Amino acid sequence: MASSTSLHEYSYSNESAGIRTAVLDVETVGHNNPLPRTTTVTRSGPGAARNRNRNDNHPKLEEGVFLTWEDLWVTVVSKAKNENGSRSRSILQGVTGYARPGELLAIMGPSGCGKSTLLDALGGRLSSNTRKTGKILINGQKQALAYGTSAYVTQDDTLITTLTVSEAVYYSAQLQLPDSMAKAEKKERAEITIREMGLQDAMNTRIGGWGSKGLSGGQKRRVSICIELLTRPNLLFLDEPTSGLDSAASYYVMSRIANLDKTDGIPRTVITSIHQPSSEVFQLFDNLCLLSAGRTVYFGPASAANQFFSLCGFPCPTLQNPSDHFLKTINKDFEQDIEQGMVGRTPTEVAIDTLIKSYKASESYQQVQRQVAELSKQDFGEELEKRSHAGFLTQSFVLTRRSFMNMYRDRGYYWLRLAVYITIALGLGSIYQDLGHSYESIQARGSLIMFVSSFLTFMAIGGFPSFVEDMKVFERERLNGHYGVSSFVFANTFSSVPFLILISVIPGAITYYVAGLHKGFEHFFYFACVLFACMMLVESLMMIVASIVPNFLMGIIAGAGIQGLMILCGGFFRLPNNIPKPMWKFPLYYIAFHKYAYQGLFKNEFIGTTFPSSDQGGKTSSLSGEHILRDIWQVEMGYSKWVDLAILVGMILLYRVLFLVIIKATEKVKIIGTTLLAMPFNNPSMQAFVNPSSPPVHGGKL
Ligand SMILES: Nc1ncnc2c1ncn2[C@@H]1O[C@H](COP(=O)(O)OP(=O)(O)OP(=O)(O)O)[C@@H](O)[C@H]1O
Repeated sequence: MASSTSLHEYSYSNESAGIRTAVLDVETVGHNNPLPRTTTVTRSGPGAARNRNRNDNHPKLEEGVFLTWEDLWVTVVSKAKNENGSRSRSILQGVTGYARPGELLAIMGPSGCGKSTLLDALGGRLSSNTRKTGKILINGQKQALAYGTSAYVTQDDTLITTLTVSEAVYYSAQLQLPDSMAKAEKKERAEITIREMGLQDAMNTRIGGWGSKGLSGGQKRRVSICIELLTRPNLLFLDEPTSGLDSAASYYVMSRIANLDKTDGIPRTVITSIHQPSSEVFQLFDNLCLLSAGRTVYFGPASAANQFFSLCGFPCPTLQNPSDHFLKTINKDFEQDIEQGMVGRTPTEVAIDTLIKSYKASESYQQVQRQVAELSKQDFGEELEKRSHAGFLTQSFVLTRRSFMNMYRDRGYYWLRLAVYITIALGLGSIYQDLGHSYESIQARGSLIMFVSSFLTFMAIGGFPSFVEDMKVFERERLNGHYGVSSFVFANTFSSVPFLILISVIPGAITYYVAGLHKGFEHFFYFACVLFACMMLVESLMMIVASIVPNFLMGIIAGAGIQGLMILCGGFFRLPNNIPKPMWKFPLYYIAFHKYAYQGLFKNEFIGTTFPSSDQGGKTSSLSGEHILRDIWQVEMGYSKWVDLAILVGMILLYRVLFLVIIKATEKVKIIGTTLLAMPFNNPSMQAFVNPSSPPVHGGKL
């Protein structure tokens, strides 16, 4: 295959409404079928029709979002060295491009070439182990994409599996659309969006997940898109929106996205990564960014890409989908045999190099540079506007209802736990049945109280997998600015209250009355309140863990470890006066909520009662409950059991505030961390140091 084509001029212009023309001026060297020096390709079809009335050379600068990126490098630093002896790997290597309002930019390339990374870099979502250099401007300004200024459909569908399609979209509409919008209007917007994505027949189908089949993969994908389209965002990122869709569905979904401006006349900037577009879908793209191993193979009008490949010596065979041809030409993942004389380079690697060199030599490349420079110079004056949302109260109320609905429908969230708690309560009741007031019952009451306040509450840890799922949904929605952190924490706190009351009252009553603990409703009420407070505390603790360690196994181990230490130092296994001081008593004994639970429940059980003392030499005397508390259990008697309960309630508030602070702080740390970590890499010489494979100078601006 000829590989020595050089491309000297490559440009495009609009000739007339609806038809875009690419003009190429090339000189081919050593090609078997030399192309004419000037070739013209015309584009028609859905994409061209969409472009009517758009002046590409003079875009309406006052409308929509202009995004430019220049010499963008993204590097990951790993602990292990690679074969070059370097710890860093460049995922994106000096990528430059732009996205304009009213245009659909498609990012294509083989799997692992850096499509999602480019989207993440542009959307401000790179993970913390990556380093970014280069200049990304939004409307000519260096500004962060604040929560709620853009929408991003991620590659994974993180949805609440128990909701139906219409519920998921309508709840989202209530959260995202402003309070000033009438409920009926929000409902209508949700329905229109569902229909736009062709989901009208699945409106009442539950999304479904593990163990409960609901929507298909492609339908879930469309629900994710629906949710992000509700506010008609001005800047929209989509990571493989058509994966799992058949070709007809892909076309309809992409054409709805491409024609979003038809609904209100506001031009949208849409950037999407996509794997296998059909030729019809391909025609919807305005611009195409073709990547191979993080390098740009082509950036320019999608309609001219075919011509570019032909001119470089890789013409698309007749009747073959151009996008299939592009990807096949630049995918080297499955190339096994190295041709003789290639000295380690496969034919595809040679082809990729040819395409990259040709692109860099083309007028199209120059045009991208000019366009980026022009847009970078523009002063658009204002920062990107945040979308207006529902207020705190509406968001808190809607989130609480949604979360309650999820807990109610998910049998594993609380119902299974309630059944297990009832079973254990029956077990406890039968083992401790009718304790009576013998001397031995003192120890039995103590161990029963310890079991209830430690083990029964410890079991709340079983909800952790659900908490992790909740955090995933929160993270997706938060990153897209659907609601505030405070609303989430509020909803997360209050939605579980009815279930925890059920668990405290039913199994609590079985245990309490079958064992025959201190008679009187006030005593049972206190017992149930402490059980409720302890479970609330364990759940609060596990939510904090889930926000720091979003991994089932690690989170459960961490949560169990923390609770294990608290139980150990709570004052039962080792009496308070005997706990070694520096580390265990101060501070762990005072921090452990088990201390207050044990002491409150002991006071509740023993104060006002009497027990016979052990029979010593045939004489029996009686022991007062107060004496037992002071001398046997070493309970602090200076304050009432209600103070212990109040401390537990205070701890719940503290844990919840801590949860909120940690989420907010993590967000801040991520932003500051990414900025700080990127700093040394702004220096071009530093870049060359961390990335020996990079060219000596590539700008390195940020
Ligand atoms: N945070 C990260 N840490 C380590 N490696 C990463 C990170 N992000 C991306 N990579 C690596 O960078 C490469 C490109 O990843 P990316 O997800 O951008 O590819 P992609 O083109 O979107 O792939 P696909 O089409 O399969 O989704 C992959 O090899 C991936 O493992």
